Amino acid sequence: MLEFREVTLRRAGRVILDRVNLTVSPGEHLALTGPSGAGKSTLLKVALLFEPVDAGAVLWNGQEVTVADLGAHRSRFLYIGQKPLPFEGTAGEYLNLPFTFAANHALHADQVEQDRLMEALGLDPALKKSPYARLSGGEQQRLTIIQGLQLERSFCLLDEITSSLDQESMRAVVGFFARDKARTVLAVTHNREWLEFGFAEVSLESGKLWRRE
Ligand SMILES: Nc1ncnc2c1ncn2[C@@H]1O[C@H](COP(=O)(O)OP(=O)(O)OP(=O)(O)O)[C@@H](O)[C@H]1O
Repeated sequence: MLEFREVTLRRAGRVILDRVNLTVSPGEHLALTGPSGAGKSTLLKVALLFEPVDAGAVLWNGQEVTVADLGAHRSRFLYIGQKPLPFEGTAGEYLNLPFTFAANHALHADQVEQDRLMEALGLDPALKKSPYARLSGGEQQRLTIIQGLQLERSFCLLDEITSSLDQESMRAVVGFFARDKARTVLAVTHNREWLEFGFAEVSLESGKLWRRE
């Protein structure tokens, strides 16, 4: 269980987060909405302790997360941003990339699972042979989502991951996460589709966080 407790964050003389309280329980699906510049992405960075806070704390299962817990804490989360990084190689090599990192040495790529995820997100598995750089922004974005999903981290922090997708692809992605009851999801979005798929709305405005029931 992730908790933001009385989190206050000021930057450049402005209060971005003003005594924000939020608890995200296992299996919950939350859409974090709010105007541009409200601090939504910043809140995700705070969850991972990439942004230091001026007051308050981030807790995991009731315990404050400290710098000493950083590695273990960050390994609980799958973070996906809205812009895939450049990559030279095929789409298949891009999907296998995380398994080349020492941190994931205990994990192995499962080609059958990769194909299943590609089909679920509206991608033809034959795309794996294509050079990644030649794919569309929307295809690269969905491959980035699949790349992360393979790591089997159960808490997803998603930052506007559907912003470059057309309606059909976006519905495939949102529907996938909505059906996935094993994962906990906190998704920053400007897109009301997440709410239509059953995500509960938490909204950030003028530093204050509201949970809409
Ligand atoms: N390190 C920093 N120094 C100065 N200002 C910062 C810093 N980090 C964030 N900000 C400011 O905090 C505000 C919140 O930014 P953030 O990216 O979290 O907003 P957002 O709600 O995710 O916006 P969008 O919907 O446009 O992506 C912005 O005005 C940003 O410029």
